[in-house]
Amino acid sequence: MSNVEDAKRAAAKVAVTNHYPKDARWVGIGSGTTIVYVVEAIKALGVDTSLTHYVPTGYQSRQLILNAGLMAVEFDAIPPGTVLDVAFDGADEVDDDLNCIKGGGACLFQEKIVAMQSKEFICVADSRKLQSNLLSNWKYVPIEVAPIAAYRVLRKLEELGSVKPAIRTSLTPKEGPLKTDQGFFIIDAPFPPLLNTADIAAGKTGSGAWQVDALARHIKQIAGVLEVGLFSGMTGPQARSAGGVGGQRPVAAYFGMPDGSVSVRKAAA
Ligand SMILES: O=C[C@H](O)[C@H](O)[C@H](O)COP(=O)(O)O
Repeated sequence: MSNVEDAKRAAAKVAVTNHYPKDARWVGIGSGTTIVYVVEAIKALGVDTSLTHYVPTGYQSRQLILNAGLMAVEFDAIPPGTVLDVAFDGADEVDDDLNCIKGGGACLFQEKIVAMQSKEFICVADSRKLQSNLLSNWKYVPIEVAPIAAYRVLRKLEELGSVKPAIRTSLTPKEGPLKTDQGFFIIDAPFPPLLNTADIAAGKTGSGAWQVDALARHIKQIAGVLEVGLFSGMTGPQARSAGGVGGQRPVAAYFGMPDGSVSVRKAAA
Protein backbone atom coordinates (compact mmCIF):
# COMPACT_ATOMS: atom_id res chain seq x y z
CA MET A 1 0.00 0.00 0.00
CA SER A 2 1.34 3.43 -0.94
CA ASN A 3 1.85 6.29 1.50
CA VAL A 4 -0.92 8.28 -0.12
CA GLU A 5 -3.38 5.45 0.50
CA ASP A 6 -2.20 5.19 4.12
CA ALA A 7 -2.70 8.95 4.47
CA LYS A 8 -6.26 8.78 3.10
CA ARG A 9 -7.09 5.92 5.45
CA ALA A 10 -5.69 7.78 8.48
CA ALA A 11 -7.68 10.93 7.62
CA ALA A 12 -10.87 8.93 7.11
CA LYS A 13 -10.49 7.21 10.48
CA VAL A 14 -10.13 10.50 12.37
CA ALA A 15 -12.95 12.19 10.42
CA VAL A 16 -15.37 9.32 11.09
CA THR A 17 -14.36 9.06 14.76
CA ASN A 18 -14.98 12.80 15.23
CA HIS A 19 -18.13 13.30 13.16
CA TYR A 20 -20.11 10.06 12.74
CA PRO A 21 -23.03 10.17 15.21
CA LYS A 22 -23.37 6.73 16.81
CA ASP A 23 -27.15 6.94 16.34
CA ALA A 24 -26.97 8.31 12.75
CA ARG A 25 -30.03 7.52 10.65
CA TRP A 26 -29.13 9.37 7.41
CA VAL A 27 -25.56 9.57 6.13
CA GLY A 28 -24.31 10.93 2.78
CA ILE A 29 -21.52 8.97 1.12
CA GLY A 30 -19.45 10.77 -1.54
CA SER A 31 -17.42 9.48 -4.48
CA GLY A 32 -13.81 8.83 -5.35
CA THR A 33 -10.94 6.83 -3.93
CA THR A 34 -10.80 8.36 -0.43
CA ILE A 35 -14.43 7.73 0.45
CA VAL A 36 -13.68 3.99 0.36
CA TYR A 37 -11.71 4.48 3.59
CA VAL A 38 -14.59 6.43 5.14
CA VAL A 39 -16.92 3.46 4.63
CA GLU A 40 -14.20 1.17 5.99
CA ALA A 41 -13.93 3.41 9.09
CA ILE A 42 -17.73 3.46 9.57
CA LYS A 43 -17.77 -0.34 9.51
CA ALA A 44 -14.84 -0.44 11.96
CA LEU A 45 -16.79 1.66 14.48
CA GLY A 46 -18.82 -1.44 15.19
CA VAL A 47 -22.03 0.55 15.74
CA ASP A 48 -25.46 -0.76 14.78
CA THR A 49 -25.99 0.39 11.19
CA SER A 50 -29.11 -1.68 10.53
CA LEU A 51 -31.43 1.35 10.77
CA THR A 52 -29.11 3.78 8.99
CA HIS A 53 -29.84 5.01 5.46
CA TYR A 54 -26.73 5.75 3.37
CA VAL A 55 -27.36 8.20 0.54
CA PRO A 56 -25.02 7.66 -2.43
CA THR A 57 -23.71 10.36 -4.75
CA GLY A 58 -23.47 8.20 -7.87
CA TYR A 59 -22.98 4.69 -9.18
CA GLN A 60 -19.58 4.01 -7.57
CA SER A 61 -20.81 5.35 -4.26
CA ARG A 62 -23.93 3.17 -4.34
CA GLN A 63 -21.87 0.05 -5.11
CA LEU A 64 -19.53 0.93 -2.25
CA ILE A 65 -22.46 1.19 0.19
CA LEU A 66 -24.04 -2.06 -0.99
CA ASN A 67 -20.75 -3.99 -1.01
CA ALA A 68 -20.21 -2.93 2.61
CA GLY A 69 -23.58 -4.50 3.50
CA LEU A 70 -25.16 -1.11 4.24
CA MET A 71 -28.57 0.21 3.16
CA ALA A 72 -28.44 2.51 0.10
CA VAL A 73 -31.28 5.00 -0.33
CA GLU A 74 -31.26 7.27 -3.38
CA PHE A 75 -31.46 11.03 -2.90
CA ASP A 76 -34.97 11.25 -4.37
CA ALA A 77 -36.24 8.70 -1.83
CA ILE A 78 -35.30 10.84 1.18
CA PRO A 79 -38.58 11.68 2.94
CA PRO A 80 -39.57 15.37 2.73
CA GLY A 81 -38.17 17.38 5.63
CA THR A 82 -35.40 14.88 6.37
CA VAL A 83 -31.96 16.35 6.87
CA LEU A 84 -28.95 14.02 6.71
CA ASP A 85 -27.02 13.76 9.99
CA VAL A 86 -23.70 14.04 8.17
CA ALA A 87 -22.19 13.68 4.68
CA PHE A 88 -18.60 12.59 4.02
CA ASP A 89 -16.79 13.14 0.74
CA GLY A 90 -13.38 13.57 -0.86
CA ALA A 91 -12.08 16.71 -2.56
CA ASP A 92 -9.60 17.61 -5.28
CA GLU A 93 -8.45 20.75 -3.50
CA VAL A 94 -9.44 22.65 -0.33
CA ASP A 95 -8.47 26.28 0.39
CA ASP A 96 -7.91 28.21 3.64
CA ASP A 97 -11.65 29.06 3.75
CA LEU A 98 -12.65 25.40 3.24
CA ASN A 99 -13.93 26.09 -0.26
CA CYS A 100 -13.41 22.95 -2.37
CA ILE A 101 -12.87 21.84 -5.93
CA LYS A 102 -14.67 18.58 -6.67
CA GLY A 103 -15.45 16.55 -9.78
CA GLY A 104 -12.00 15.18 -10.60
CA GLY A 105 -13.66 11.78 -10.80
CA ALA A 106 -16.65 13.20 -12.74
CA CYS A 107 -18.99 13.33 -9.72
CA LEU A 108 -20.09 16.72 -8.47
CA PHE A 109 -23.81 17.33 -9.03
CA GLN A 110 -25.12 14.60 -6.72
CA GLU A 111 -22.30 15.32 -4.28
CA LYS A 112 -23.42 18.94 -4.05
CA ILE A 113 -27.11 18.22 -3.45
CA VAL A 114 -26.24 15.60 -0.83
CA ALA A 115 -23.89 18.04 0.95
CA MET A 116 -26.60 20.70 0.87
CA GLN A 117 -29.10 18.29 2.47
CA SER A 118 -26.76 17.56 5.39
CA LYS A 119 -26.33 19.09 8.83
CA GLU A 120 -22.58 18.62 8.58
CA PHE A 121 -20.49 18.13 5.45
CA ILE A 122 -17.03 16.67 6.13
CA CYS A 123 -14.19 16.40 3.60
CA VAL A 124 -11.48 13.77 3.75
CA ALA A 125 -8.34 13.95 1.62
CA ASP A 126 -4.57 13.60 1.56
CA SER A 127 -1.97 16.35 1.88
CA ARG A 128 -1.83 17.05 -1.88
CA LYS A 129 -5.30 18.60 -1.61
CA LEU A 130 -4.38 20.98 1.23
CA GLN A 131 -3.71 24.40 -0.33
CA SER A 132 -4.23 28.05 0.60
CA ASN A 133 -5.91 28.91 -2.69
CA LEU A 134 -8.01 26.81 -5.05
CA LEU A 135 -6.45 26.09 -8.45
CA SER A 136 -2.94 25.98 -6.97
CA ASN A 137 -2.03 22.33 -7.46
CA TRP A 138 -5.31 21.26 -9.13
CA LYS A 139 -5.44 23.34 -12.31
CA TYR A 140 -9.03 23.31 -13.55
CA VAL A 141 -12.67 23.60 -12.45
CA PRO A 142 -14.78 20.55 -13.43
CA ILE A 143 -18.20 21.62 -14.72
CA GLU A 144 -21.13 19.30 -15.58
CA VAL A 145 -22.90 20.39 -18.77
CA ALA A 146 -25.72 19.27 -21.04
CA PRO A 147 -24.11 17.64 -24.10
CA ILE A 148 -26.08 19.77 -26.57
CA ALA A 149 -24.80 22.98 -24.96
CA ALA A 150 -21.18 21.88 -24.44
CA TYR A 151 -19.61 23.96 -27.23
CA ARG A 152 -21.61 27.04 -26.26
CA VAL A 153 -20.45 26.61 -22.64
CA LEU A 154 -16.82 26.29 -23.81
CA ARG A 155 -17.07 29.66 -25.61
CA LYS A 156 -18.70 31.33 -22.58
CA LEU A 157 -15.96 29.98 -20.29
CA GLU A 158 -13.33 31.49 -22.57
CA GLU A 159 -15.16 34.82 -22.25
CA LEU A 160 -14.79 34.46 -18.45
CA GLY A 161 -11.03 34.03 -18.89
CA SER A 162 -10.58 30.27 -18.96
CA VAL A 163 -7.67 29.25 -21.18
CA LYS A 164 -8.38 26.18 -23.28
CA PRO A 165 -11.37 24.68 -21.42
CA ALA A 166 -11.94 21.16 -22.73
CA ILE A 167 -14.59 18.46 -22.78
CA ARG A 168 -13.26 15.52 -20.74
CA THR A 169 -12.90 12.35 -22.80
CA SER A 170 -13.26 8.73 -21.73
CA LEU A 171 -10.14 6.64 -21.16
CA THR A 172 -10.45 5.17 -24.66
CA PRO A 173 -10.80 8.05 -27.17
CA LYS A 174 -13.07 5.88 -29.35
CA GLU A 175 -15.79 6.18 -26.69
CA GLY A 176 -15.79 9.98 -27.04
CA PRO A 177 -16.71 12.36 -24.20
CA LEU A 178 -16.93 10.91 -20.71
CA LYS A 179 -20.53 10.71 -19.43
CA THR A 180 -21.53 11.49 -15.85
CA ASP A 181 -24.12 9.60 -13.78
CA GLN A 182 -26.65 12.03 -15.28
CA GLY A 183 -25.51 11.28 -18.86
CA PHE A 184 -23.98 14.76 -19.08
CA PHE A 185 -20.47 15.86 -20.14
CA ILE A 186 -17.71 17.29 -17.94
CA ILE A 187 -15.84 20.38 -19.06
CA ASP A 188 -12.50 21.03 -17.35
CA ALA A 189 -11.92 24.78 -17.26
CA PRO A 190 -8.46 26.09 -16.26
CA PHE A 191 -8.37 29.43 -14.44
CA PRO A 192 -5.58 31.19 -12.53
CA PRO A 193 -5.45 30.49 -8.74
CA LEU A 194 -8.58 31.82 -6.99
CA LEU A 195 -8.54 34.45 -4.25
CA ASN A 196 -9.32 33.48 -0.65
CA THR A 197 -10.72 35.85 1.98
CA ALA A 198 -7.23 36.69 3.31
CA ASP A 199 -6.20 37.79 -0.20
CA ILE A 200 -9.30 39.93 -0.52
CA ALA A 201 -8.79 41.45 2.95
CA ALA A 202 -5.19 42.23 1.95
CA GLY A 203 -6.45 43.95 -1.20
CA LYS A 204 -4.89 41.33 -3.51
CA THR A 205 -7.08 41.44 -6.59
CA GLY A 206 -4.60 40.53 -9.33
CA SER A 207 -5.84 40.89 -12.88
CA GLY A 208 -8.01 38.01 -13.99
CA ALA A 209 -8.10 36.52 -10.48
CA TRP A 210 -11.55 35.44 -9.36
CA GLN A 211 -12.96 35.10 -5.88
CA VAL A 212 -14.35 31.56 -5.44
CA ASP A 213 -18.06 32.43 -4.95
CA ALA A 214 -18.04 34.94 -7.80
CA LEU A 215 -16.53 32.49 -10.29
CA ALA A 216 -18.92 29.72 -9.20
CA ARG A 217 -21.88 32.08 -9.70
CA HIS A 218 -20.78 33.27 -13.12
CA ILE A 219 -20.22 29.72 -14.39
CA LYS A 220 -23.53 28.48 -12.95
CA GLN A 221 -25.37 31.24 -14.84
CA ILE A 222 -24.26 29.90 -18.23
CA ALA A 223 -27.23 28.15 -19.85
CA GLY A 224 -26.37 24.47 -20.25
CA VAL A 225 -24.43 24.18 -16.98
CA LEU A 226 -25.97 21.69 -14.56
CA GLU A 227 -23.48 22.27 -11.74
CA VAL A 228 -20.01 23.63 -11.01
CA GLY A 229 -17.31 21.73 -9.14
CA LEU A 230 -16.67 24.68 -6.81
CA PHE A 231 -18.19 24.09 -3.35
CA SER A 232 -18.35 27.43 -1.56
CA GLY A 233 -20.63 29.75 0.41
CA MET A 234 -22.28 28.65 3.64
CA THR A 235 -21.57 25.65 5.85
CA GLY A 236 -24.50 23.52 7.08
CA PRO A 237 -24.79 25.26 10.50
CA GLN A 238 -24.66 28.68 8.80
CA ALA A 239 -27.33 27.65 6.31
CA ARG A 240 -29.62 26.35 9.07
CA SER A 241 -29.28 29.48 11.18
CA ALA A 242 -30.30 31.39 8.04
CA GLY A 243 -33.43 29.21 7.83
CA GLY A 244 -32.08 26.76 5.22
CA VAL A 245 -30.95 23.14 5.32
CA GLY A 246 -27.26 22.59 4.61
CA GLY A 247 -24.33 24.20 2.85
CA GLN A 248 -21.80 23.35 0.16
CA ARG A 249 -18.73 24.23 2.21
CA PRO A 250 -17.54 21.58 4.71
CA VAL A 251 -17.45 22.37 8.42
CA ALA A 252 -14.18 20.46 8.60
CA ALA A 253 -11.63 18.89 6.28
CA TYR A 254 -9.19 16.15 7.30
CA PHE A 255 -5.90 15.64 5.46
CA GLY A 256 -3.65 12.62 5.82
CA MET A 257 -0.06 13.87 5.91
CA PRO A 258 3.09 12.07 4.63
CA ASP A 259 4.41 11.65 8.20
CA GLY A 260 1.30 9.68 9.20
CA SER A 261 -0.35 12.54 11.09
CA VAL A 262 -3.76 14.00 10.22
CA SER A 263 -4.16 17.74 9.73
CA VAL A 264 -7.57 19.32 10.34
CA ARG A 265 -8.98 22.53 8.94
CA LYS A 266 -12.20 23.71 10.60
CA ALA A 267 -14.67 26.38 9.57
CA ALA A 268 -15.09 29.33 11.93
CA ALA A 269 -18.27 28.91 13.97
O1 LIG B 1 -15.56 13.44 -8.87
C1 LIG B 1 -15.16 12.98 -7.86
C2 LIG B 1 -15.32 13.54 -6.52
O2 LIG B 1 -15.58 14.90 -6.44
C3 LIG B 1 -14.21 13.11 -5.58
O3 LIG B 1 -14.69 13.26 -4.28
C4 LIG B 1 -12.92 13.93 -5.75
O4 LIG B 1 -12.50 13.90 -7.09
C5 LIG B 1 -11.80 13.38 -4.85
O5 LIG B 1 -11.53 12.09 -5.25
P1 LIG B 1 -10.38 11.21 -4.58
O6 LIG B 1 -10.83 10.85 -3.23
O7 LIG B 1 -10.27 10.01 -5.48
O8 LIG B 1 -9.14 12.04 -4.59
